[in-house]
Amino acid sequence: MSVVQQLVVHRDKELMAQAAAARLITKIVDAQAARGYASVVLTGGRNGNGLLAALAGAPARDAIDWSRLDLWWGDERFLPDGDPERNVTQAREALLDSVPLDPARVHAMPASDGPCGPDADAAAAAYAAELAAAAGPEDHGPVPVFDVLMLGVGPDTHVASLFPELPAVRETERTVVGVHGAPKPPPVRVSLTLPAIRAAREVWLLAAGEDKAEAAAIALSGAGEIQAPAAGAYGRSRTLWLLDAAAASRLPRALYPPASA
Ligand SMILES: O=C1O[C@H](COP(=O)(O)O)[C@@H](O)[C@H](O)[C@H]1O
Repeated sequence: MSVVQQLVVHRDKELMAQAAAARLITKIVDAQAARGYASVVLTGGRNGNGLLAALAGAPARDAIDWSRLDLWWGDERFLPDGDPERNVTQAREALLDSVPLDPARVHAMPASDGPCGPDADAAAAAYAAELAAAAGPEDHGPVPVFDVLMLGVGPDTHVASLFPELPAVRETERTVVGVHGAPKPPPVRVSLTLPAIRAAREVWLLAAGEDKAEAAAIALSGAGEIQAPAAGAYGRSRTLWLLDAAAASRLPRALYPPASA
């Protein structure tokens, strides 16, 4: 399958976060106008949290009907509820605690001290069941067709908690899996799989900073998804890479020509 990956390169990571937040507001408002609600999958990590903080500071955030927004997560660090390293804890701090969301529409992944107990595989199965219950006949699959699914790209090309060469990135059936032995702490995580990610209408990959330059160059140069999971993340209608100039600095010239002198 040939995937068209669109690129937008911003001057720096602050501008990237603000522009991505503005883009997200528009997407949510448009989806709510068209269907009455919107669904977004959040990412953890520096760039994802930067976007949420920018959204929190954007006056246009009030254009969103927060009570008609479903939030899901692409992955979670499998830690106790409220742990500062959990992606949901960081998202709450950056944005969620300051907007009038419907708590029933905030679908955090289970914590390691939650009802599933300290078993990441059971937590993954529970989240898969929650996704399946939310999917309607119009979704034609085991997960809702998310309006936007965001993914921070790690310096090793990981997205969500799909790390190069680990079993999770090879998963073709399940929508959510437990991840064991992640090279980035914590080692135990829960993650959407590539098939679940690909159910989204739009997938946005966020990469800012010099430490993401190599990963962006590899993933955008035709690498395989097992070696470079970011290369396997694409949406049904659109796959958008949002970068800053530092993260774009090693892209092939054909993709991102240097500014002419
Ligand atoms: O651990 C994680 O890392 C990735 C990338 O994070 P970054 O700080 O390098 O931008 C993130 O996308 C993922 O959600 C998170 O669990």
